[in-house]
Amino acid sequence: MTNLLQGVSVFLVGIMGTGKTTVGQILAQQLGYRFFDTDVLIERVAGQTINEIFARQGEERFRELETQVLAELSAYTKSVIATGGGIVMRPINWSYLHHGLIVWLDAPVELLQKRLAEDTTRPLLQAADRAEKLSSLLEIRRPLYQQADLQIAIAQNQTPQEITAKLIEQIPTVLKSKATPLEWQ
Ligand SMILES: Nc1ncnc2c1ncn2[C@@H]1O[C@H](COP(=O)(O)OP(=O)(O)OP(=O)(O)O)[C@@H](O)[C@H]1O
Ligand SMILES: O=C(O)C1=C[C@@H](O)[C@@H](O)[C@H](O)C1
Ligand SMILES: [Mg+2]
Repeated sequence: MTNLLQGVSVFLVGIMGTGKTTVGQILAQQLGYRFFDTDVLIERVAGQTINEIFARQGEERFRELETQVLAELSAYTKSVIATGGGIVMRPINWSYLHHGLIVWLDAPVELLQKRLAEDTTRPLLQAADRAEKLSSLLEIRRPLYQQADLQIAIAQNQTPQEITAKLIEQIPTVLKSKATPLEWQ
């Protein structure tokens, strides 16, 4: 599979809680790729949690850091990169995402809501009605996620291993519909 991808990186996109971080780690292991998570790197660069960055410097500063981290990662090959849910919002980020294969993990709001019911680490979810917030974010972002190279629909009770297997199974088909990996760069 690594051969098939010819070292091209995989970027996982999707709304909060779809499992980009969880699936990304397994995928990287199976491809023999390195794993990176933009949210983790942003916290490291800033020396603050995402909640702290949002509270002290605002969302715009977080988005600047996100673009900076993504720009650096886009130069890497043989990597799986779990991105933050809002990375698709800045047009400049797409020029970096297109350095690799972009995979959208698409899960229904009811599932996300269940998974993130107790979460305190995602500032955009500290709203009174989480389901409503997730639905409105998804409505705005869906047309952007749809620009990914591959959509993986996630159903209730699918394990991260099953989702990873489904994703890997789809790679040959999506590669056939693309130009050669060199042309993606
Ligand atoms: N297939 C799955 N089955 C059950 N629980 C899952 C699955 N995938 C992820 N989870 C759980 O859902 C929560 C959110 O997953 P994860 O952090 O991987 O999402 P994410 O897409 O990276 O979110 P974010 O965009 O906020 O970084 C975690 O608690 C994780 O353990
Ligand atoms: O959906 C979003 O905008 C976010 C998702 C998380 O991954 C983090 O990047 C942050 O909490 C913002
Ligand atoms: Mg994540």
